[in-house]
Amino acid sequence: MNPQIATITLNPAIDQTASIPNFQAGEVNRVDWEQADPGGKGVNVASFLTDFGFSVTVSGFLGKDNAELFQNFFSQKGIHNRFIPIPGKTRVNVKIIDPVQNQVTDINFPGQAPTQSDIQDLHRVIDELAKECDWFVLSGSLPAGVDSGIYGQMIQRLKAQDKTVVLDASGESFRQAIPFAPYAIKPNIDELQELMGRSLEGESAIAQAAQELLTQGLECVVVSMGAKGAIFVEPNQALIARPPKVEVISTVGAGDAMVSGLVTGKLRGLSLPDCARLATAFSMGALTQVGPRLPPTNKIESFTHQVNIQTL
Ligand SMILES: Nc1ncnc2c1ncn2[C@@H]1O[C@H](COP(=O)(O)OP(=O)(O)OP(=O)(O)O)[C@@H](O)[C@H]1O
Ligand SMILES: O=P(O)(O)OC[C@@]1(O)O[C@H](CO)[C@@H](O)[C@@H]1O
Repeated sequence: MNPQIATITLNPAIDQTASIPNFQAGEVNRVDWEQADPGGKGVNVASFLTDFGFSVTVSGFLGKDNAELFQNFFSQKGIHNRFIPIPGKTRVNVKIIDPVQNQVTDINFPGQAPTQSDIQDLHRVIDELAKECDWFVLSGSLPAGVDSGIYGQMIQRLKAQDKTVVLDASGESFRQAIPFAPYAIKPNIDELQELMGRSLEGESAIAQAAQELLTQGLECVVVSMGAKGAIFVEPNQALIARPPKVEVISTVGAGDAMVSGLVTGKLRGLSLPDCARLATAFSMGALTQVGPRLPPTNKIESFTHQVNIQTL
């Protein structure tokens, strides 16, 4: 099958997970076990979609000095690698998982800066990918020195070629991209509050904020809220998808899994409630593992029946 989905990760990361029971900030902590995985939001999305049977191409910037972990991962999984190699190392983000206090602490580094010429190369690669891919997922933070307008520029270029763009970003680059109206966005609640410049208390305030964004031309807004679930809003409907209680191993990548499930649902032509079920089931799958891997497809399908959908 030809690739039809591309994910773009400008700032990938090696996720260095350390399991520290009863982690205490400001104290000496001993690591119980550790694991290193290729990560960064778009890499995770590509991996989840591949686990579900899609053919996916990845691009963005990858430091040459520690690219091996990514290269091995992509070739093992059959992910098409169109990352642009840049000098130096891809950042290593530290994820401290604490099975006693049931919390995850993220330490995310700024990332390796690409040059202007690397950025031009990336635009060229994306134009090439647009010849074979219909869906583009643009995800994650920008590395040092990259202009906050870059996501907006990419969306404009891709939409001019009739591509469907899903954006999962935060901060200034996210804010500047909204007027270019990507097809869908998936902020978490903190990212949405930052974007709207106000605090959003309660489900109807969140749905209302999402509706406001739709008036700018977006077609689907998904707001993830951790264990409380996620609110899915389209022009004529709004709903909340609540996950059942699950045993959480790591929350890292739960949002990326939700993006992957949403893309899958849309590509399958599912209704919004069924997309919400599938997106939540993908997240539940991601929560049960460390690293961007999904359990088998039949397990994901069975999770969909445990998701509670309520119209707002
Ligand atoms: N503790 C939890 N229990 C049950 N479901 C959860 C939990 N945490 C996350 N989820 C599910 O995963 C979805 C996405 O999680 P979350 O809101 O944490 O995304 P995020 O902040 O974008 O995460 P990340 O940036 O790490 O990918 C939630 O909407 C929910 O369905
Ligand atoms: O610093 P960013 O780009 O916002 O987020 C990076 C990151 O936390 O996102 C993924 C989980 O969503 C991890 O694989 C990765 O470390």
